[in-house]
Amino acid sequence: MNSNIMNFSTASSSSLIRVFNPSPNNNHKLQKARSYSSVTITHHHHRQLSLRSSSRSLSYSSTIVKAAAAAVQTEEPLHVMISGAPASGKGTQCHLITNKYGLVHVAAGDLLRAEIETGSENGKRAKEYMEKGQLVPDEIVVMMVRDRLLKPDSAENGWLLDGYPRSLSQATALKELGFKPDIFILLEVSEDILVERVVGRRLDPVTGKIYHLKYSPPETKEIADRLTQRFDDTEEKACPY
Ligand SMILES: Nc1ncnc2c1ncn2[C@@H]1O[C@H](COP(=O)(O)OP(=O)(O)O)[C@@H](O)[C@H]1O
Repeated sequence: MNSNIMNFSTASSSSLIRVFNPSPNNNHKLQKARSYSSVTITHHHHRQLSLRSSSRSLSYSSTIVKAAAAAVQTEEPLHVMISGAPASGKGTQCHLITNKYGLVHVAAGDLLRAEIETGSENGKRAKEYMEKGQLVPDEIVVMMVRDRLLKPDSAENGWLLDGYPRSLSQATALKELGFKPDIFILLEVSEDILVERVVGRRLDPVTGKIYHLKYSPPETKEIADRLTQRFDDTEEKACPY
């Protein structure tokens, strides 16, 4: 496994890492039950490496981090894009990757919500689309993301861009503005697992901790009794089409 990654590290240009059913480091039950034990790294020259884990206990998080480290062995700040369906584990992976590499987490949805808070014209327009669950037009989103990536913290430390691009035109626009990721991470989780994760997910409103009724149950009855479900954690959200 490591030797495959090291071979791959000799390639210097950008890469796509597809991770199947990523699981948080500490969720062994979920991992054992769900892992496909497969990570595919696709180099952009169409050279493809399939990394298979012999050990089921291998953590996908560390796989991503190792692959990222190996793919970009340079002193330059790391630029990463990540994409994944709701409940694909994106939040967990973003947290691990930004902590490990000191990257600035730039989430398009967060930028838009912050813009709405300012009460600006762009924010008002964006809100109309977001309330309908539609993509906000490129002329608002592209410049917002560009401005954020140009800020000193992300320019100096590198960035993890989350929720962008969501269309070919967004990808092209950012590329034309001179922003190119070193790595694009795509978290792929099968539909039945997404549905199971979303439907069993619960929130502790007191601590903010997320539980899963089957895979990560609450520690005490007191916590169990106060758990709530997010209004949009439904089967439709996991698989809208
Ligand atoms: N890259 C983007 N382009 C256009 N609209 C976006 C983009 N990212 C987020 N949005 C808008 O913000 C909303 C919330 O996005 P986000 O916070 O990523 O949550 P979700 O995962 O529920 O889509 C989206 O439904 C969409 O309206």
